[in-house]
Parts: sequence; C-alpha cells; structure tokens
Amino acid sequence: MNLPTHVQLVDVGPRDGLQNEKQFVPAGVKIELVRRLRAAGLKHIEVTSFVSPKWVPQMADNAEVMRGLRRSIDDPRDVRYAVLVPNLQGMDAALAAPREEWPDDVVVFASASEAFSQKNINCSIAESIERFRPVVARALEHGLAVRGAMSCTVGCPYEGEVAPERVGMLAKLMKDIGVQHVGVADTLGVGTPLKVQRALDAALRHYGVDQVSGHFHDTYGQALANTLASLELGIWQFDASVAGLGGCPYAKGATGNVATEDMVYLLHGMGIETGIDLDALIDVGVYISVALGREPVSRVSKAVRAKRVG
Ligand SMILES: CC(C)(COP(=O)([O-])OP(=O)([O-])OC[C@H]1O[C@@H](n2cnc3c(N)ncnc32)[C@H](O)[C@@H]1OP(=O)([O-])[O-])[C@@H](O)C(=O)NCCC(=O)NCCSC(=O)C[C@@](C)(O)CC(=O)[O-]
Repeated sequence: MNLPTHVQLVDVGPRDGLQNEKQFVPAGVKIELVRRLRAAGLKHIEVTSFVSPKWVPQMADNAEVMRGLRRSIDDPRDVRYAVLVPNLQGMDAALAAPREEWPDDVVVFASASEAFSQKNINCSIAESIERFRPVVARALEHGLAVRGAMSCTVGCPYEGEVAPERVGMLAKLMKDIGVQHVGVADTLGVGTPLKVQRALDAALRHYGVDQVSGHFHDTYGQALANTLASLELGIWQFDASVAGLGGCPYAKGATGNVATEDMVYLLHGMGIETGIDLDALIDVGVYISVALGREPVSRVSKAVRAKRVG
C-alpha cells in the first residue's frame, strides 16, 4: 500500500467541538484551548464560526475569541486559523476586526442533502451556493484561503443514505464559485470504508488529491477505519477534534468528531508524521474536558492516562 508519509490534521475542537455545548464556555477557555493546541504542535485550528448567534449561541463570542488570538502582522503565520462563515454578514463581521485578528482560512459550509441544508442554514443547496459566491470572492480579495465543508456526504439524518453523485454535484458547485479545497464530511458518523471512498472519489472528480480532506464523526466507531480507507486513496488532510468533542446541533444523535488523540496514535503507529506531540495533546484534551466537567472521549487518552498512573 502506498500511503502518505505526512498527514495534516486540522483540530476543529474549538469550533465543531464546542458549538453544541449547552453550558456556556467562556471565551478565555476557548482561547486557552487554541493556545494549548498550538503548543502541542497543531498547525491548523478551526477556532470559531461567524454564524447567527440565534442559531448557535455558543459561537456568539467569535470576535472576542479572534481578539484573544490576535497575531502581529509580522507573525510568520506558521499556524493557520480557520473560521466558518455562512453568508456575507458573517464575512463582514470577520473582516471588521483589525488585520491581526483576521482568520487565515474561511470555511463555507453546504450539504449534499437538501433537508440538512434547510435545517442547518435555512436554505436550499442552490441558494447556499449563491450566498457563498460573494463570500468566496470577498475572502479571496482579502488574501484568505477558502475551504468548503460538505456535510452529509454519506448519510443524512432526514433523508437517509446519500448517493455519491450528490457529493460530486456539490463539489462541482463549490469548484465553480472558486472554493479552493473541499472537506468530505460524514456528519452522522454512519459511513463505512467503501461508502466513504465512494464519497471521496466523487469529490476527487472535481478537486485534486491535495485539495480534498476527510471529516469523520465517530458515532458508529468507524472513523479510524474511514481514515485508513481515505489514506489508501492518497488523502492526507483530515479534521479531528481534541478529546473527541462535539457534534452538530442539526444532526441529533451524532457524536463528536474522531478524537485527534486517536488519529495521532493511528498515524504515528503507521509511521506517518503529524508534527504533533501525543502526550502534550492528551493533556490538552484533559484541560478542555475538565473545563466541561467530563472525561475525554478518546480511547487513546484513556489508555495513556491509565498507564501514566501505573
Ligand atoms: C445561515 C443563517 C444565518 C441563516 O439564518 P436565517 O435566519 O435564514 O438568516 P437571516 O438572514 O434571515 O437572519 C436572521 C437573523 O440572524 C442574523 N444573522 C444572519 N447571519 C448572521 C451572521 N453571519 N452573523 C451574525 N448574525 C447573523 C441576522 O442579522 C438576523 O438577525 P435579526 O434581524 O433577527 O436580529 C443561519 O442558519 C446560521 O447561522 N446557521 C449556522 C448553523 C451552524 O453554524 N451549524 C453548525 C455548523 S455546520 C457543521 O457543524 C457541519 C460541519 C462543517 O462541521 C461538517 C459536518 O460534520 O457536516
């Protein structure tokens, strides 16, 4: 098997991981979480979203989080911060701050299923693309990179199984408006390796292998198997969430993303570099889990901490 030798992980914990938390998580905790992820070696972090606070109240402190993460203009930007943006209002809000508080990457997000699109962003897939068109143009004008998250590429909580053709259609729509990279998301965590490979193949018809990533929730415990199936296709970029935090407010029953700790253990065990210090990452997972009053979901974290105690 010809597998990539290096994998780039995007930790989406501060955004995807926390957006669904019922308890209010102070901006200071979110900022500290990002700082600790950086210190553990993460180079790509999804830090917040500029969505409507009526829809996702937990992300209402987006500007405060960006202010807390401000970097000087001369900062080499060795770490990239991504934010989700659903419309021009969100893009304007992200750009209203001084340059030092801008994100590096903007993520527009659409769904391969119509019903999920309506529930998540209150419009059809076609309408969402028209909303994103000026967002993409504005982001590119300002020198920001644009990624597209494609939800429900395998299954939808409202429509059931989703055909790969729908993923291909969405990837093409994203490509046509200038989105530079697409993430193939198994929002529900129902995918199994061959289904995930079909969804990825559909995206790969429109994007090169360096412009496609995987985003797997672990509801049915398949995320690591799906990662291996993706690596077999040459995919080398994945989202993951420290401590396995998260879930989408509009995908009831779906658990968090695959834990970053579990991904790092899998990858390092296969001789694939990530640049991440697993021990330090486990401590980050403990930090945020203590703040939330629960145990990290990661099995690797549990095993390593049990060994540490002796
Ligand atoms: C898209 C909308 C805004 C449409 O929502 P809408 O209600 O149709 O929008 P609207 O334009 O009619 O505006 C309604 C109100 O929201 C305000 N508003 C409008 N836009 C913004 C904004 N950007 N920032 C701040 N405020 C905003 C706007 O000003 C107005 O305020 P009012 O006049 O009533 O006081 C809404 O549905 C929304 O924000 N949805 C976000 C849902 C979300 O964040 N879901 C989770 C992220 S996706 C995800 O997790 C999946 C992913 C990416 O991880 C991959 C996967 O696993 O699938």
